[in-house]
Amino acid sequence: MSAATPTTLAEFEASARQKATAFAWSYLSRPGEDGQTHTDNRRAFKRYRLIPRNLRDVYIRDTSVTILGTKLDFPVAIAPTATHLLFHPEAELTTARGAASMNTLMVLSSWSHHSLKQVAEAAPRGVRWFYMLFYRDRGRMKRLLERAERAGYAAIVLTADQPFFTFSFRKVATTLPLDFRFPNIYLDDNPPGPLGSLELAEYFKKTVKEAATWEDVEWVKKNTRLPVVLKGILSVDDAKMAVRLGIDAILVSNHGGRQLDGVPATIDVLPDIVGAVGGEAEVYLDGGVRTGTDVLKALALGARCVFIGRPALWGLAYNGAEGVQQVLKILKDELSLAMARAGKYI
Ligand SMILES: Cc1cc2nc3c(=O)[nH]c(=O)nc-3n(C[C@H](O)[C@H](O)[C@H](O)COP(=O)(O)O)c2cc1C
Ligand SMILES: CCCCCCC(=O)C(=O)O
Repeated sequence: MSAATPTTLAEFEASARQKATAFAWSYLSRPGEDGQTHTDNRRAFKRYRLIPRNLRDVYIRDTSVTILGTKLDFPVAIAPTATHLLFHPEAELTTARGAASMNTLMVLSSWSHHSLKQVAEAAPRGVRWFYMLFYRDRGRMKRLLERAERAGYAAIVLTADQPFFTFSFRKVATTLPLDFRFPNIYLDDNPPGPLGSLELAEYFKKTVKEAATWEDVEWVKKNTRLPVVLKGILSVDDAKMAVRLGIDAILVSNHGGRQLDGVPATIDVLPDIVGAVGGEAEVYLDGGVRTGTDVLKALALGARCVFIGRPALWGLAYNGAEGVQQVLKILKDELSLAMARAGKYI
């Protein structure tokens, strides 16, 4: 490892900033409104304290975890994030290779430059879930669910906290600086115009269903054989509703502070949600996870696994698949050491 290689996620953030374009960096870093929730996600982790149990035999530690029936080497996975092409020329193919090299999971965003199949073929041994948008046409949703199943995706992720996109469709269609494609949105359609065209903005508006409801979630659950994960839950009542609908897992998330500003830090609401779910669904967390002790705290408070959003993109921007691998490895090694020092959760 060269002296310049970052050794913490904070160093990765600083190094990635040097490499990413100004447009990519501002998109990645953007918090919602004042950034209150974004800041809280990090600060909240630092309010919790770990009480170690010492002099236990912690020489050998097992960081592995099984989520929705799939074993991962450690409980840190990659959350769905849009437009990896902004950060690396091989976009999601590269991220998938990085995740697979660490035997962990990547959630592919619908806003990806590569199709479900291309990403699966790029890292055939990797584990993948698919974050699916809601569409006005249920036939389109059905086709997408079938494609995800056929391409070997192991779960469908639905995002509950984004009734409207922060980017207007017009802005997406007119400001992305590269030759973006969105094959998992276009499906068999020919995009009605190039990026930059108002026709494309209109197409997004007509095709994607904003302001989805529980009824849409229920429809997805009934129309796929895959487990369904509901991402963006912060309230006990919504968690209970998800359980009533038979949702397989809940990802406690505030979208990395990019949606409604002023909502609580995810780690603060996690214990109540774990309590309310009562083992009826798996519970995960994302938002502000940056160190091994953050991971340990989330596990101690009941999360089965955590997800990272921005840090994976820092790795991608800094050094492609190897960068993603390095970011994941830092978290794995820090977690393993924290487990030893805590003498617990092994
Ligand atoms: C650049 C970027 C793009 C994102 N795109 C999506 C997306 O397409 N779908 C989604 O459900 N969440 C999306 N998210 C939210 C992440 O899945 C995740 O909830 C969040 O990044 C976790 O917080 P962290 O960045 O502090 O780790 C995005 C986040 C970022 C930073
Ligand atoms: C280029 C389309 C971006 C869609 C929104 C992705 C997202 O969820 C985000 O937080 O950004």
